Amino acid sequence: MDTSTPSHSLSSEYDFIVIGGGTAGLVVAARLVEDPNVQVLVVEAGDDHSNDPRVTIPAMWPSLSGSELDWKLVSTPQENLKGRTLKLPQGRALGGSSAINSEVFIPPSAATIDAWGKMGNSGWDWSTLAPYYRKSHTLILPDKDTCKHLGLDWVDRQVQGSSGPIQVSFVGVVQDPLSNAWVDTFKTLGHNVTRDPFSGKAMGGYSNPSSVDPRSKSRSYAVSAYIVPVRKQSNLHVVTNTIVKRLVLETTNTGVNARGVDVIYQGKPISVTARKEVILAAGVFQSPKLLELSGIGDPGFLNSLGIPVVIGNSGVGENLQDHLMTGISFEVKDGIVTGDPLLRQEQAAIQAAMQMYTDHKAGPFCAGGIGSHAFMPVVDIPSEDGQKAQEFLFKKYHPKEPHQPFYSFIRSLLEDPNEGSGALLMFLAQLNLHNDPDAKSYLQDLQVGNFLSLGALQTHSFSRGSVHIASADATDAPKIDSRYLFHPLDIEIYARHLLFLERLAQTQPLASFLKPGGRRNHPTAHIKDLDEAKDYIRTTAISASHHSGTCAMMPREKGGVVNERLLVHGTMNLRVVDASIMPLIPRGNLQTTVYAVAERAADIIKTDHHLRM
Ligand SMILES: Cc1cc2nc3c(=O)[nH]c(=O)nc-3n(C[C@H](O)[C@H](O)[C@H](O)COP(=O)(O)OP(=O)(O)OC[C@H]3O[C@@H](n4cnc5c(N)ncnc54)[C@H](O)[C@@H]3O)c2cc1C
Repeated sequence: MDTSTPSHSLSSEYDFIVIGGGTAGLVVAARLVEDPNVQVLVVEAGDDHSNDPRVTIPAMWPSLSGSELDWKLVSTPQENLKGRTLKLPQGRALGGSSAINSEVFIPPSAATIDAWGKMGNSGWDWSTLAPYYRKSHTLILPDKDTCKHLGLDWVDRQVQGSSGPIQVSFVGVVQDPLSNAWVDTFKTLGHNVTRDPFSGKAMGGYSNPSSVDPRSKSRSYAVSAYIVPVRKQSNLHVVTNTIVKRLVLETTNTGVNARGVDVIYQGKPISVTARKEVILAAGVFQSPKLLELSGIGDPGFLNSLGIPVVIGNSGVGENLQDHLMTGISFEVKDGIVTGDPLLRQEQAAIQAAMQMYTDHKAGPFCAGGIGSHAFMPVVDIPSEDGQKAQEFLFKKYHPKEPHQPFYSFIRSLLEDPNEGSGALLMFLAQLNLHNDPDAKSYLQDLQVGNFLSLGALQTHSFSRGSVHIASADATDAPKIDSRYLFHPLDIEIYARHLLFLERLAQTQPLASFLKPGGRRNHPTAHIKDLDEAKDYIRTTAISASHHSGTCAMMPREKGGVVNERLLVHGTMNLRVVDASIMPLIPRGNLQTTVYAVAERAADIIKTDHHLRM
């Protein structure tokens, strides 16, 4: 895509240059061009796939990881995952990761966002960010029968968005008994959802929404929601297949001035000037990469690569956080319909599903990834024995620096039974999470039969990883060491959530759908105790693709990279607005928070430049 300018060529100057036409970048660009007096350039490395059915059809997301829409980044071998190298998908397309994600639309807890403020970010807490969650989306409820089937009596219109660009709906249907069984099973366990998750205070199991437009039954994402409505405006110029190689920085008496960017445009290197600001939205791995390539980072490290230091800040690329994810696939009883034939790419199933989708906008292609979700504490923690066990673990594994600054926040979240440390989910097909580095995607090596998968994620880990450039060459992939499970408390907590999946599978009514003695996804997927749970996690867990934190919003002396106005410390006009600014990872999936932060970033920038709001 190349919008706006008749000549289709880049101008030499714009007011704002947004690096990365991904989730956050497109939100900020679309909001800035609401002021007709500013000229905005968005530079995106990937292509425009907004007419690609793999992007628009909600159920096709598994085919995108590992495709040309993915940067295909990998972790270093992970010591605590038996030396495995994990694939870390990131969208390389207009819309970024919002073009390839699995559309789950889940808010964080208020306590996590309040913790951002307590980490030194004045003006950031749940009360100030919550309006931006609402601003970014519109929730559309299904008909009465479907609402009843999915147990949607918790929906609170006051906390949900009603006029925002991202269209949000529930993908469960009355024909599918399992989504109803999920809700009822949590009721059996006394863990049904306590209130609307968008209140920031919910716990328990519920039917979660997805970023799927219920009218067109298509993915609602940064392109369709934010850019399509403004793409013809003459003050917006979006270029795709164009890579930013470096920021052009100038040191002045009052701080570092971001003058523009060096890009490769149509195969040629050129520089473009920003009259007001450069806005980094290249994502959690590439925003810190561009800072380091441009001389903002740890001085010793930059010197070792021959990069002149512009601003010394050893926090750049540190504080990497993610959610690990694993699960167990259980064979279902004969006659229960699941998505397995589609995942196995059986031609008859694909043709039938495609026909239902194109003719009636119905059937399995309408559903995104996950429609059944739960926020849970470690279930035995509220008991007296559980309390003792938790206290013992906290004493035994009290962390040493550098984890100390986050420890008390995370510990307080874990100790609060209204917060929890685990997210559980149900996926109506088998999941092949035993992904060796050569495996293509979730679609490889799937077995015959029909399954449902129960998954568990650890929401707040004590471990922190890092991402740094591998060389001064902008085309080299960064070196990503997620350091999963580096802190020993993490596996203790995560194993308890995984073990709970076995109990969930034995609880009615979910249990009645599973084949007694049925197959599972892996010979070791029968978890009887904590040791087996730990081993299974180390063997199978993969990234949930929720990376965050590598340009953290925090004071510089605490390891921060941007301040509370999202300006890179030491600069006057260089901001970061994407998932990398989150100092503490949200407990759920990330996209709601990326949209909310970007909406707020746009307001901050407009205020600072006196633009039309
Ligand atoms: C496979 C997958 C599944 C996910 N599932 C979910 C889910 O179901 N629910 C949920 O809430 N979250 C999910 N997420 C997470 C969520 O989508 C991301 O956290 C979020 O989209 C990140 O937004 P961002 O703006 O930080 O980065 P991105 O959206 O990734 O945007 C960064 C953009 O910058 C571009 N770029 C990078 N470097 C350069 C350069 N040098 N020059 C020009 N352009 C550049 C990239 O191509 C990309 O378009 C998933 C993520 C992935 C990858």
